[in-house]
Amino acid sequence: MGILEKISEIEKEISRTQKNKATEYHLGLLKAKLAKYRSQLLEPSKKSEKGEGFDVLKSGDARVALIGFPSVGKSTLLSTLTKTESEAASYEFTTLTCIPGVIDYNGANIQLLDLPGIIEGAAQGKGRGRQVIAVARTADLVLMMLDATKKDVHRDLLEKELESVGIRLNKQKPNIYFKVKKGGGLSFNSTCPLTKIDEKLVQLILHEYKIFNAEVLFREDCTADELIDVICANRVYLPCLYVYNKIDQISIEEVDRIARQPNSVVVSCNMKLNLDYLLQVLWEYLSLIRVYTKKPGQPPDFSDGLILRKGVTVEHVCHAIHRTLAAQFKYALVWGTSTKYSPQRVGVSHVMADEDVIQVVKK
Ligand SMILES: Nc1nc2c(ncn2[C@@H]2O[C@H](COP(=O)(O)OP(=O)(O)OP(=O)(O)O)[C@@H](O)[C@H]2O)c(=O)[nH]1
Ligand SMILES: [K+]
Ligand SMILES: [Mg+2]
Repeated sequence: MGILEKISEIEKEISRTQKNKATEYHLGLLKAKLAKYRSQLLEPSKKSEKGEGFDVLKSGDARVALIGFPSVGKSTLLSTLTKTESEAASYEFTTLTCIPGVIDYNGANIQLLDLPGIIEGAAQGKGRGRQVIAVARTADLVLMMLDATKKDVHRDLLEKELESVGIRLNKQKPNIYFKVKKGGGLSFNSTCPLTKIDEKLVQLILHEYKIFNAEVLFREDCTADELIDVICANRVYLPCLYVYNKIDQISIEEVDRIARQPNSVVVSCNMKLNLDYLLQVLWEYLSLIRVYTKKPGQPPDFSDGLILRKGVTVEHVCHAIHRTLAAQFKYALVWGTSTKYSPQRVGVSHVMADEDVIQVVKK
């Protein structure tokens, strides 16, 4: 039996099996098997499957992958937001390779990747699904484009495709400490009550991966699926923005309903509607911030900000300015929303905010 057949057998068995206390272990085991076969399927196999036209170099401050069904308007968006032209047409699979463009926003270069449309079964290699998904894994954000005139199921279908290959959208990594050991059996602990899993099921799942000695510490009430994600260790956790295009074709009530869904933005690429707002949200979801530098006695240099990620400290800023600066650091003055007073004297561990101004004072 091939891997694909094995997978479909297990999927069938899972859907046949009633979910209750008595079948909990059986289901957990099936899920572990399923995850194992899926990762086998994804391992690079034949050279021909690598896919020409997908090896685009990463560049700029962040990378965004355009994922969606055929003809939702991905190429139209790329051609509208960047200087690059990507052919758009009314027939499906107009785009067959990865086409990079650059969005210039707030002084940052955001690499936007136009990709072929994907369909149900993409993860199993339908169309150019596998290559597209491989590119999505390398992105900082998935921009999932949907056709606002089509049914909501498209979003679920695409999510399932990405989910099945280990891409987790808008989810945090499960808070489970997991370490394989050389001996000593299973050491199992938790810092909170567990309602979805117990030691026996953890052990069963680990055995499925031929792991007999390990330290497992649950720091939150996780599910068997989340434990499997941690064991597999090859999952990627990406922010995802759902962009509903072609709102010029639907009623205002429908536009309003869609716009209220979580993580969603409505646009019309053809009519250039709401694209400014899309860029604003994109910036927010990429967690990018600008930090401006200032020399003593001079105004801040607003023409050339540093593009950094949310959560960066003064130390990161020093490294971004010059690699030797951190070693000469005495203190810094910061103006902006990250401080109580402006300016405020801060140390290397101070966390910066968007549009802060910093002046570094050397020893
Ligand atoms: N009504 C309307 N049509 C649009 C809009 N944006 C794009 N289209 C049309 O949708 C069709 C498909 O656009 P593409 O940009 O080729 O779509 P795609 O997602 O890149 O398609 P593939 O590369 O085949 O996957 C074209 O006929 C576009 O003119 C929009 O905002 N409103
Ligand atoms: K098209
Ligand atoms: Mg296209």
